[in-house]
Amino acid sequence: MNAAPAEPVAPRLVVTTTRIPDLPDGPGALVDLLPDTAPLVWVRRGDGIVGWGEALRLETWGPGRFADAEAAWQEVLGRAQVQDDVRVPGSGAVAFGSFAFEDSPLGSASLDEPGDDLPAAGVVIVPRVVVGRRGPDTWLTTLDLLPDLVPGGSENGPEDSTEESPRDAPAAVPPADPARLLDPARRLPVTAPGAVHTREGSLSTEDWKTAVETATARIRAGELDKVVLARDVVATTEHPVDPRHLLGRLARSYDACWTFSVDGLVGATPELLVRSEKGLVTSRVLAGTIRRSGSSEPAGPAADDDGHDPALFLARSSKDLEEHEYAVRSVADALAPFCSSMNVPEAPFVLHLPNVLHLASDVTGVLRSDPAPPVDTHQHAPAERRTPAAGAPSSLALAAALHPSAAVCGTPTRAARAVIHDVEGLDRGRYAAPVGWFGADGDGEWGIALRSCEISATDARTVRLFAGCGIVAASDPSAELAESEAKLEPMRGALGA
Ligand SMILES: C=C(O[C@@H]1C=C(C(=O)O)C=C[C@H]1O)C(=O)O
Repeated sequence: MNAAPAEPVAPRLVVTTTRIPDLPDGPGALVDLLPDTAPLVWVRRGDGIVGWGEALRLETWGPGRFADAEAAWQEVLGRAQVQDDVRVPGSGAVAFGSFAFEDSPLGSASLDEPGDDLPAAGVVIVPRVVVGRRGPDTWLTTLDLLPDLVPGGSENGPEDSTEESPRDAPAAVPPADPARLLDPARRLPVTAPGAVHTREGSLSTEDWKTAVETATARIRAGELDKVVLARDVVATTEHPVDPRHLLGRLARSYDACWTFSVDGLVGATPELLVRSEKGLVTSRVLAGTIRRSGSSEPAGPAADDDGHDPALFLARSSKDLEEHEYAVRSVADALAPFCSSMNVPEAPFVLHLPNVLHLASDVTGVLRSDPAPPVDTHQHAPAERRTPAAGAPSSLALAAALHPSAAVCGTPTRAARAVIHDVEGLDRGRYAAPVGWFGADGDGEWGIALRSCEISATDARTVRLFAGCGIVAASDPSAELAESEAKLEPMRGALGA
């Protein structure tokens, strides 16, 4: 038998999680540890994970962006060597990810294949260092990439590679030194963006109101029930935007939201597309919004000038309840094939944020280990490219099945997509799409990238802010514009715009 020629193989990831006892606490504490301007963040109320450095970047394109990202991550994990002394969600091997809303952004015919100048539609980043907190547990993970050994050769391996089966040899990585990695002296100072100038984005506010009017006309004509229309605002800053400046402010002011940062996409979303943890799935569905009277007041029941309680108004608003029902249905229907049992609340609660109140429902379910094939019309990838680990689907596969929910697209999905395409005039990029993290077992959390901005990859002085609104038959364009302004407030406030 001829020996096969030595083929270079994928590098091996060596992951080590150790407990670190004296991590500072508080909503912004994890974010304050970030040393540079490419932070990876998923935090809420002081819990979560932050990461930095880039051990690996996996990019995907087109309709298969979720499945391909999952497959690439599985391949890395298949060769990873993991030592995890903490064993909670977020410890051990983790990767952060962010995906485009559309299979093909506006104006590009197809993004199925990577091209020279096509931006990736999915990115998964494996950081070099992760720091995490979950209640009393605090930890540090290092993720080191070793150039792997070529079977039968020593060229690419450690100097002393004389083993017969070098691929199985334990990798030698020096133990991490938390004191050195977390040393404040290693942190680049956080810089403020300076003066900020904002201008209208893809559509002027007048044109956007016209788009809302067109959408309501199409809804009243019976073409669809609900559509979510978004708009963008472009901010130009005096100094390059340091995401940490935004993240610290967001994490502290919007601590009920999930503050995130992945590859220039930064925000604090109140909407959790899916969390999957040990067989239990949760989705926080939002739809139906009222602006708070005076955004600087603390969260809690607020009364407007007439003495009305806006929370009560929202909870009884038939227009908002209708919007909400569509969103809950879409999530419940998308999760059902994966669950053996589900809890779908009959009535929403009111979520109080500093800028707005939302109707909210927490949908939960128990994952089946042998899910029925998902009825997922936008997954064009061959079945074998969907790679849920044995049995239950991963959190990312669930996010892919749920995206886009009626909270950010509409009902029915196809008709709503068509209206968005016809009238919105916006390339959503990664806004309103899944952003989050997953671990080695596929568990993880994926939010919907709302209340967010995208820092330009080519010029960090240019930032696009996004906000959208659910439109139903009873929607009024001016009221929707005011609602979108309220939804822009978190990012405007963080930027100082
Ligand atoms: C689309 C956004 O928000 C979504 C739309 C909502 C609504 O129309 O009431 C509420 C929450 C989100 O599901 C956004 O913030 O950009």
